[in-house]
Amino acid sequence: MRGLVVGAAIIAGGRLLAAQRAAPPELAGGWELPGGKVEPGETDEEALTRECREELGIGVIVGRRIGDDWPLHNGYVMHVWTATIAKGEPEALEHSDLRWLSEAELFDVPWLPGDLPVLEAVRAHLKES
Ligand SMILES: Nc1nc2c([nH]c(=O)n2[C@H]2C[C@H](O)[C@@H](COP(=O)(O)OP(=O)(O)OP(=O)(O)O)O2)c(=O)[nH]1
Repeated sequence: MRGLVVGAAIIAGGRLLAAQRAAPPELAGGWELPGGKVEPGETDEEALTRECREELGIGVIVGRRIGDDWPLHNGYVMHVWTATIAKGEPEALEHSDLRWLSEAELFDVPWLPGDLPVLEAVRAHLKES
């Protein structure tokens, strides 16, 4: 089975939370959706809430799935879900930096290549929010 990664499109006030990877060296500096690998026995929602707690120190409410299986560079596929913050303020506990991007700023950061089509789909959700 291919590995599964979950990504959170955390939206607040019409902006999307983007996170800059600190590691590994070949990905460091690239921007991504908070998230990570789904562990055996976990649902997408459980993995997303765990990763948001570990990486950002926040509690989230998982919302709607965006798109289907998004292929990534490493043979993994990513499931993307909208999320809203239920508790706390995001802190870069494992990332180098965080930014809240408006729709106009969405492509101002160098996203990991696999995220570019995802961002096009996220854009529609930003418009609605
Ligand atoms: N979280 C996340 N990972 C992404 C995105 N886009 C993308 O290509 N990836 C890739 C980067 C990594 O190779 C992989 C996610 O692995 P990860 O290192 O974040 O997973 P993890 O937190 O579970 O960490 P680890 O236990 O493997 O160290 O998916 C994205 O938007 N969000």
